Amino acid sequence: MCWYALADQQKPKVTILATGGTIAGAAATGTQSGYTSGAVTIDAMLAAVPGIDKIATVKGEQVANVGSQDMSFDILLKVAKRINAIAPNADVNGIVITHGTDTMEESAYFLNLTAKTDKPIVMVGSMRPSTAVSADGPLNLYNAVGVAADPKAKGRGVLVVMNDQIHAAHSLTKTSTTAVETFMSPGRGLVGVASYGKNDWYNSPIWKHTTQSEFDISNVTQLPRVDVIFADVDMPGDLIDASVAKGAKGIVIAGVGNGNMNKAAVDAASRAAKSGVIVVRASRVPTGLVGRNVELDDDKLGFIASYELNPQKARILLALALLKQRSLDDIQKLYDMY
Ligand SMILES: NC(=O)C[C@H](N)C(=O)O
Repeated sequence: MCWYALADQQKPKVTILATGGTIAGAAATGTQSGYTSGAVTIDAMLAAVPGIDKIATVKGEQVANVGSQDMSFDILLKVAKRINAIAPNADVNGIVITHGTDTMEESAYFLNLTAKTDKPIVMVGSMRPSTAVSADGPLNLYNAVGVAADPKAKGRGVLVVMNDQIHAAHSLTKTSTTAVETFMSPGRGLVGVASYGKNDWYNSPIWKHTTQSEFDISNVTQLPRVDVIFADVDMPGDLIDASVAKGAKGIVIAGVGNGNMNKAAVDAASRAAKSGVIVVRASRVPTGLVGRNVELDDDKLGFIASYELNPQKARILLALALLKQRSLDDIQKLYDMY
């Protein structure tokens, strides 16, 4: 199908929910590396993308305007609720969310578990601010709208479109602090590629998401506290004690290797587990999975293995899981399914 031949009434309708990020960032000149995130509105961003109105009828809503380092559960709950409110409307064929890249992966994963629609939901950001020479935001936004308008994007959960690539929320991770090709999906590969509004599809995510997800945030206003603690050489176990003392209901260890940690940390984590805090072992290593009972005896220690989820996504799943009472077995099963 040639997108450019679409008459107005045939054009897919895409709503953009804008939250900020570098894609909405601005600097005083086109060649400086310092800039302010979340400084440009969605209307100004759309005005910088020539031809976007040829592939879809696009409407923008400003939900927030923050750098994604300041993304919060408050804003994410607002975005998820807004998606769930507008997705059933006949004049919404797809939804795009503009977002900073720093925490894009966990926000994508959160929305993947809490949005209740089969319609395409596509997140997009940029690595260069809107004022930069060769800003990457306008083409990323064009491609994101092209994916959100594509019926083949339906039912694949939340997707992230950056640098011509289509990633699944479960698998993508940020790998470079500054490069435009920062996102990769190391374990599972790309869902597809996007090129000037046309897409090639390779894969569908195998994990439960959106309409099959059991997580319902319609009445949720706050998430339980879950902390991520980074494991390294000679780490002090009292970091874990401090997290418990501060009221964490769950702790994710960004473990060494296969989700491991030194004896001081294992002792503190098993104390935490005995007191009812849920301890999940993830890994600070970017590829491979954390298996159950491999180097540590999870059955005996009362720990959960994160399998393929990195620490930041393991935290999102645990925070949602802890919205209701569940057994350790049931929580472990969630890491298998989601
Ligand atoms: N490239 C970016 O978007 C980085 C920015 N700090 C953000 O996440 O909002």
